[in-house]
Amino acid sequence: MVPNGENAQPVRASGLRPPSRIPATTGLLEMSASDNNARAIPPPANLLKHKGSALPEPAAKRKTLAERAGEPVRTTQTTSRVMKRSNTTNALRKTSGTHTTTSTRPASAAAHRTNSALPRTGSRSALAARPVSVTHEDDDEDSSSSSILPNKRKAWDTKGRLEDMETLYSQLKTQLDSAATEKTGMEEGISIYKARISEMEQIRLQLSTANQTLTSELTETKVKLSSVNAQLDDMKRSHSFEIDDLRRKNRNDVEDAKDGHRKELERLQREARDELDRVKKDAQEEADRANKTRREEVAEKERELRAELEEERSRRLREVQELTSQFSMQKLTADNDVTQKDRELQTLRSELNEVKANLESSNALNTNLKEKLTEASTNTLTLETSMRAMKAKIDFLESDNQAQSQAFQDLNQQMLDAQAVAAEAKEKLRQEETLRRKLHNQVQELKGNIRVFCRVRPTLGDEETKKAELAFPDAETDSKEVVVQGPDQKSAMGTVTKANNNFSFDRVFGPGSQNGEIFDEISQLVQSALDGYNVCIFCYGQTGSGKTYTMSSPDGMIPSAVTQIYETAKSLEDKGWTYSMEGSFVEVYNETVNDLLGKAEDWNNKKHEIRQDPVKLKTTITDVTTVDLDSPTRVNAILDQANRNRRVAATQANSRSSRSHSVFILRLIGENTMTGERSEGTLNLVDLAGSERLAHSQVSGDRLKETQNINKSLSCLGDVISALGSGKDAKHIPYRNSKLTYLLQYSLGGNSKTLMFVMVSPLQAHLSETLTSLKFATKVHNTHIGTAKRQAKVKD
Ligand SMILES: Nc1ncnc2c1ncn2[C@@H]1O[C@H](COP(=O)(O)OP(=O)(O)OP(=O)(O)O)[C@@H](O)[C@H]1O
Repeated sequence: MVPNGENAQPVRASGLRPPSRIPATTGLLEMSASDNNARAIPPPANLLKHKGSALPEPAAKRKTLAERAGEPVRTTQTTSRVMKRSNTTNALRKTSGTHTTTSTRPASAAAHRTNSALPRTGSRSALAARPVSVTHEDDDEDSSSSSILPNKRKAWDTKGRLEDMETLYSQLKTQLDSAATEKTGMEEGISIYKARISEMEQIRLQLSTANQTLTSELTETKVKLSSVNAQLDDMKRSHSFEIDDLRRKNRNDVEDAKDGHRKELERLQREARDELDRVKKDAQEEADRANKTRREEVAEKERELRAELEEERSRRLREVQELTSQFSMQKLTADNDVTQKDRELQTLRSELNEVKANLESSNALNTNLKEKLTEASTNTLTLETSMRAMKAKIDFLESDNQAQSQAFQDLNQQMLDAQAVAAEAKEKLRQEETLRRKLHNQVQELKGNIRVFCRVRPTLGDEETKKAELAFPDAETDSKEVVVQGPDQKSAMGTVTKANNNFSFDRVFGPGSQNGEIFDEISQLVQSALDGYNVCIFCYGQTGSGKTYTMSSPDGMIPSAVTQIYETAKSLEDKGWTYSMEGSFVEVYNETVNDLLGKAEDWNNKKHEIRQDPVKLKTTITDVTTVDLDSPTRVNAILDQANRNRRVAATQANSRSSRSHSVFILRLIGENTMTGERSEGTLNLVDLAGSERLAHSQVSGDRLKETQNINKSLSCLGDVISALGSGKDAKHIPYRNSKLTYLLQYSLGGNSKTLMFVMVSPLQAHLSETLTSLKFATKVHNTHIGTAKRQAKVKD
C-alpha cells in the first residue's frame, strides 16, 4: 500500500522517510515482540572484538535485496514482518506523541554505531526497525496474518479471489516500499560514512600537519644538537690542545730541570774528582816524605845495631877461648882418672868369671845326681809292679779253672736279657705312639671336624673411646660366648632400645688374649697334620680385625706351627719317624694364583694352575716355589719374602693383604723306618681378604673387579661349607666355583680338619660388619662335616 498523506512524517535530520503505518490493532503486540527481540539481539561478534577501535566497522555481510526477493515465501514473510514491526513501532510512537528523529536508520548502521565514534542518537529506534530473526511468536503472528486470506475460495467466487489478489498485490507493494526505504537508509548511511571519512581525513591532515611540525621541530632540535656536539667537540679539541701544550711545557720544564741537574751533577763530580786527585797527590807526597824519613832512621838504627853486634861477638869469642883452655885442663885430669878405673874394672871382671865357672861345675854335678836318683826310684817301682804281677799270676794259676768260665757265661746272659728288655720297651713305645695318634684323632673328631674360634682384637691407640659394647659372659669358665650390643632400634612408640646379640663358638678369645694362648688351642690340629691329616686353618673377618696379626706376626700361627712341627718331628725320631717339610706360600688375587715366594715382577707372566689328584687326594700348583723347611728359623725368611712381594704388588689405595687371600701350604711327609709306616699331611694356613661387603655401585674399574672377586670367593667358601654340612656327595660340592675353594678342595670337607677364626674389630664403627661376620661364623659353626681320614699307609 502506498503511504498516504496522513502517514507522512516530518523530515528528520537524517533525511529518511518514516515507514508507512500499519493498522494500530496489531501494532501493540508487534511492538512488544520486536522491541524485546531488538534488545535481546547481541551485537555481532566482530563488533565485540573491535570494541576499542575508534573507526567505523564495515557492515555485517547480509543478503542483498535481490537475493532476498529470490528467496521462497518464508523470506518474504520475514521481510513483511519487519516492515510491519517498523510500522507498528512508528504508529505506537505517534500515538504516544513521541517524535523520534532517527527511527528508520538501517539496522546494520545502527548496530555498528554501538562501537563507532559517531553520535549515538535514536539507537533504540534503529534497533526497533532492524529485521529480526524468526521466533515462535512470529510464527503465531504469521498464521494470524495469513488468516487475512480466506483459505478456500469457491471457484466461482471471482470477486473474492480478486480481493485476494489485491491483498497480495498490496502486500508486495508494501514490501517494495520497504525495500526502497531500506535502500534510502543505506544511502543515508553511506553519506554518513562519507562525512565521517572526510572528518577523519581532516583529522589525518591535522595529524600530518602536527607530524610535520614535530618533524621540523625534531630536525631543528637535531641541528641544535649537532651544533652543540660540534661545540662540544671544539671544546674538547681545544681542551686537549691545552692539555698537550701543558704536557709539552711540563716535559720541557722537566727536561730543562733534568739538564740543569745533570750539569750541576757533572760539575760537582768533576770538582769532587779534582779534589780527590789533589788530596791523593798530597797524601802521596806526604807518604813519600814520611817513607824517606823512616828509611833514613832505619838505616841509622841498622848501623848502630851492627856496631853493637860486632862488639858483642868479639867479647863472646874471648870468653869461649878462656873456657876452651879451662876445659882442656880438666879433660886431661879426667882421662887420667878413667885409665885408672879401667884397670880396676878388668881386675874385677876376671874375678867374676872365675866365680861363675865354679858355680856351673857345681850345678852340673847336682843335675847328674838328681837324674841318677830318679832312675833309681823308677827301677824300684818297676821292680815292685812286676813283682806284684808275678804274685797275681801265681795266685790265678793257683785258683779254680771252672768257676772262671761260669762267671763269663753269666755276664753274657745278663747282656742278652738287657737287649730283650730294650726291644720290648721299644715295641711298647711304638705301640703307644700309634695309640696316641689314634686317641688324638678320636679327640679331634669328637671336637668336630670344623671348629670355629672367635677372636676380638684389643683397641689400639686412641680407639678406646670408639669401642662397641662387647661382653664375654663366660670368660672365667668355658670362654665360648660373646655378646654384642646391636645398634639403636626405634620402636613404634619412639623408644630407643639396643638388642643384645648372643653368639657362641668353640672358643672365644677376648681382647686380652695372646697369640701363644691361641696357638696352644690349635697345636693339636698341627699335630694332626703331622699325623697325616689335611688341616685347614683360616682367618675370616673385615679389614683391620687382626687376621694377619694372628697368622703371620712373629709369634703368630704360621711361625708357631712350623716350630712345633720341627720340635715334634725331632722328638719322633726316637720312635722311628723321620719327617720332611716343604712349604709354599701363594696368594689368590682376582681369581689368579700368584707365587709369594717367587718374584713379584713375574706375576703377570707366570700362570700357575691348580691340579688335583683324586687318588692321592692331593693338590699341587704348577711352577710354584717350594722351600724345604729344614730349620724353624727358615719360616721367618719365607714370611719376609712374601711380605716384600706383597708390598711390590700393593697399590696406593690397596694394601694387598686386605684385597687378596694368602695361603701358606705346609706339606709334611713322615716315614717310620721301624714300622714301615708313611704319612702325608697338609697344613693350610689361610689369611682371607677383608670380608667387608663393598657395594658394587661405590667402586669402578680395577677396584670393582677386586670387590667382585673377593665377594665371589668368600660366598663360594660359604657355599662349600654349607654343601659339606648338608652331607652332599663330594662330586656335588661346588669347589670349582672359585680358585680359593678349588685350591683347598682336599683340605676342606670330609677328608680334613678345618678351623675357622672369625676375627672381630672392637670398634663401634665396624659394628655392622662385626655382626655380619659373627652370623656367618655361626652358620659355619652349626655345620657338621663328616669324619676325617688319615693319609697314611704302610710302606710296601
Ligand atoms: N690381638 C692383637 N693385639 C695387638 N694388636 C693387634 C691385634 N690384632 C690386630 N692388631 C693390630 O691391628 C692392626 C690391624 O691388624 P691386621 O693387619 O692383622 O688386620 P687384618 O685383618 O689382617 O687386616 P687386612 O685385611 O687389611 O690384612 C695391626 O696394626 C695389628 O698390629
